[in-house]
Amino acid sequence: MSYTSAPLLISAPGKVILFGEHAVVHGKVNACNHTCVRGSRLNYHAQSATFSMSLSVRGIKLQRLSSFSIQTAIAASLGLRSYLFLQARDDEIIQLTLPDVGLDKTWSASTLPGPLPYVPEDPKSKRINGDRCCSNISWTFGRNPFCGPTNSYLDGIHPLELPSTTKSTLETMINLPSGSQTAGEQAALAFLYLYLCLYRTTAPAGLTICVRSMVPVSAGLGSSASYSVCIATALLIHFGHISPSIVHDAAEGKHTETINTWAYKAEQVLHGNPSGIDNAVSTFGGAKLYVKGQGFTTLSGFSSLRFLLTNTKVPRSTKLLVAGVGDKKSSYPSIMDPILDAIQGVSDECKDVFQAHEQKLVDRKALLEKIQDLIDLNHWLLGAIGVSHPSLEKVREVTAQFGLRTKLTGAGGGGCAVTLIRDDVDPDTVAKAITILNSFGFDCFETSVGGPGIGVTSVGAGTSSLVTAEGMRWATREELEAVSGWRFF
Ligand SMILES: Nc1ncnc2c1ncn2[C@@H]1O[C@H](COP(=O)(O)OP(=O)(O)OP(=O)(O)O)[C@@H](O)[C@H]1O
Ligand SMILES: C[C@@](O)(CCO)CC(=O)[O-]
Repeated sequence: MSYTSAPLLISAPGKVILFGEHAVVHGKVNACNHTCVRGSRLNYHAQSATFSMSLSVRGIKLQRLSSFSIQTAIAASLGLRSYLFLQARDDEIIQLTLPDVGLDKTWSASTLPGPLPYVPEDPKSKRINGDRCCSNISWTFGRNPFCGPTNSYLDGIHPLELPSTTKSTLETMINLPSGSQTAGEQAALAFLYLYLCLYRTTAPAGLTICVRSMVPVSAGLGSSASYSVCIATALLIHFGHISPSIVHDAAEGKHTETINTWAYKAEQVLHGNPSGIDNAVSTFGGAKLYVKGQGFTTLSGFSSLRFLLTNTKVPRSTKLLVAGVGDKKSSYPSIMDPILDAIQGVSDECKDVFQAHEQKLVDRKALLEKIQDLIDLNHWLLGAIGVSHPSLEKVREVTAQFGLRTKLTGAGGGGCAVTLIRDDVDPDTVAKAITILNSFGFDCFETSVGGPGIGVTSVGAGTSSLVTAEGMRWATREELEAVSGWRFF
């Protein structure tokens, strides 16, 4: 039986990070926030946004145990989206077409390694070593227990820690030369990983998927997250973990958490060590304050801001940039930690000024002036941790000539910069800045933020050119953006 007899279109937005990128990856939330060792005391230092714990026995202070820093990022969904076409097949062919990253592959489901096995809730079996996890379970493709979203195998285990046999089979299937994966190969690996996790015999093994993205790839605008959210949603629906009735049924909105969890797994394949902010914003939409491991809260007011986004088109890899910052943090903690804490200071100031504005303690002009200052401060701090690039400094220089403030957004190292357009900036000024930025080969677009997250619609009249995967491959941006009938969660 097919859970998706009619083709579906799924879409998810990119994101723009205003403050806190990179720092958010390294934030730690105190797991024993409220339940500390008996006789211990937990203090929160608002100034430094750190927690420290001291242990007293009979009134004598013994020891400061640890310090935990919270790192908040502030981000919002973008108007640009990725779009996925999904159709179940009668045969066992898995067809994955990803025109934006030059990948067009088919596999026979019967050549895949078995689905990732269910591992019982035994802490000893929750080893990071995947081989150990599977050692005493025999399984064959199509006859395993269901590996559902609550599968303990997946909790706390990084997807790249797959059983070595599974991993090498997947790598052979995608023709992965070790160490040098192309964008398409990475995307295929993330897809096959989710396929193996979500596979269920009650749905057809075969499917056709084509993903198109209006989010520039590898530019800091969350293309990988919007791709991950789309493939997670498609496979959850295809294998019946989520009913395709979400196309019509508002009650199915509860599935966004599940989608977000699986999108994060795909992001881990693509990024190594993501904070989870990109997939959260792409899944849920809107404007968010996000703390790794804690989730997010809504930041009202952010969506009313206007931005100019400039894509320097300098290629870079989020995975490498995040790993580079991690290495520096390990080598020079006494230098890096204060910088990351200062970035938290920027996010705190941003949150406070929005709150003050909401309570009418600060007018809009003062709000925007403060945001401008914070943009400069955050960019300098990101420069200090080594993720700026001459192209990004050029964007700052050009926009500064017009009194505008700019910072890098996302992972940096090239990619995109975000410029705040204050209410008093006239369109002519923006147009002049864009002309100069274009002369350096940069792409610019004005955008609003904070729109909806994941959306699903069935393919039918009104989307005629997209009824096939082939149609999807060639659909224009206008055609994709004109698709109607979306149900957003
Ligand atoms: N439309 C797409 N089709 C297939 N794969 C995609 C698509 N968009 C992104 N990807 C995958 O995501 C990777 C890009 O991720 P990367 O994190 O470098 O950039 P980003 O997500 O655009 O930027 P950032 O993480 O800084 O916001 C690509 O190499 C590819 O594997
Ligand atoms: C650089 C980073 O902070 C943002 C990438 O869009 C990485 C992450 O949070 O996963």
